[in-house]
Amino acid sequence: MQNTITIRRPDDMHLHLRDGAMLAAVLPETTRHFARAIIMPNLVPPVVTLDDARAYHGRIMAALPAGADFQPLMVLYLTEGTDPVDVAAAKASGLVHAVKLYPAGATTNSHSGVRDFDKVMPVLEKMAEIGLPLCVHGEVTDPSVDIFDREAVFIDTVLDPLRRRVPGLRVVMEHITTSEGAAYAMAGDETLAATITTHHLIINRNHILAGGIKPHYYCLPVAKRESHRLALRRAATSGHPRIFLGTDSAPHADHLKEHACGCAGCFTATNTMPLLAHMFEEDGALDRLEGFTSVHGAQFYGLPLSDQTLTLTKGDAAQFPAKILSDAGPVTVFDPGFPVHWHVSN
Ligand SMILES: NC(=O)N[C@@H](CC(=O)O)C(=O)O
Repeated sequence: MQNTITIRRPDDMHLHLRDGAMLAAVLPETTRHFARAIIMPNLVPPVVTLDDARAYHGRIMAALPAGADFQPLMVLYLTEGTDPVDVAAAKASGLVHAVKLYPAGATTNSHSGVRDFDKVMPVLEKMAEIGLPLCVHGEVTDPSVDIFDREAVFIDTVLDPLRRRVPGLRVVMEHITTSEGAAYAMAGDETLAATITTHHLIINRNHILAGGIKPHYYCLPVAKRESHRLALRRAATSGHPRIFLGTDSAPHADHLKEHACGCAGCFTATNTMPLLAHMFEEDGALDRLEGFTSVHGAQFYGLPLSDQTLTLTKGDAAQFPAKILSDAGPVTVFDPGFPVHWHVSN
């Protein structure tokens, strides 16, 4: 039995760091284990322009814990007013690595997102030309579509037509949650990739709804039925070169989660790596963990692989903090609901 594994230092290709007090509290949870992260731009107001990204990058660098070696990979938030010239300058700056598409109304702070795709065609065409990836929140927002069907409907009615309309556009399907999402991503060509979160590999919709509502398991896209979770597990452990980790670690203060209209998001930065080692071991795929966490994402984004390492060892049951404290309030750390014996040892 394998009790230790050393992998290249991982990258988190979908991370919410927020700003201000929350940024200061959650950033060390990521920099402890990860070399780089794709930083989601859904702040209030959102990170829309290169200037916004530069300013946010500066705030992240200023909040880094002493001695941390961490590179934030900045992302622009696509609006109907986004300027293709600014997007090209953003790519040329070396600071910005993607543009994020939020269908307006799909999730936390998405109201500035896209309603009319015709308006963003010039930006998408420019991105295809310069090779800048589009990260996609893949859910339709039509209230008549059942929330559990919104990802599958998005693939058929928005994503696939969009990819045909803008050939060559590099697309990352963010936080896929369905067997349809996994199948579409895995059948795609080299322009298509997908991220999978830690929590969607662990929970299904029963975890949220059976035996009382568990707000800390509520996130978007919402976890689906068990067959979908198993499809995601197979995709993550398959070794597919364009399926990689994006934790979507999304901190919200507890009082906003435990609320009559609770915020969507699971906070997994703290324990993602031990949880992934647990799952990959369970699925007989420890040898594929490094690809998922540290290789495939970097390759898709055209980044050098990290030359640092992370070692995980198996031992006594790990004790994760139940909460991270911040001046914006406590944030509950994702509870997998089972004992985890893997620890990050360096
Ligand atoms: N995943 C979530 O449930 N929430 C994210 C937004 C997102 O990625 O959908 C957030 O910013 O809180």
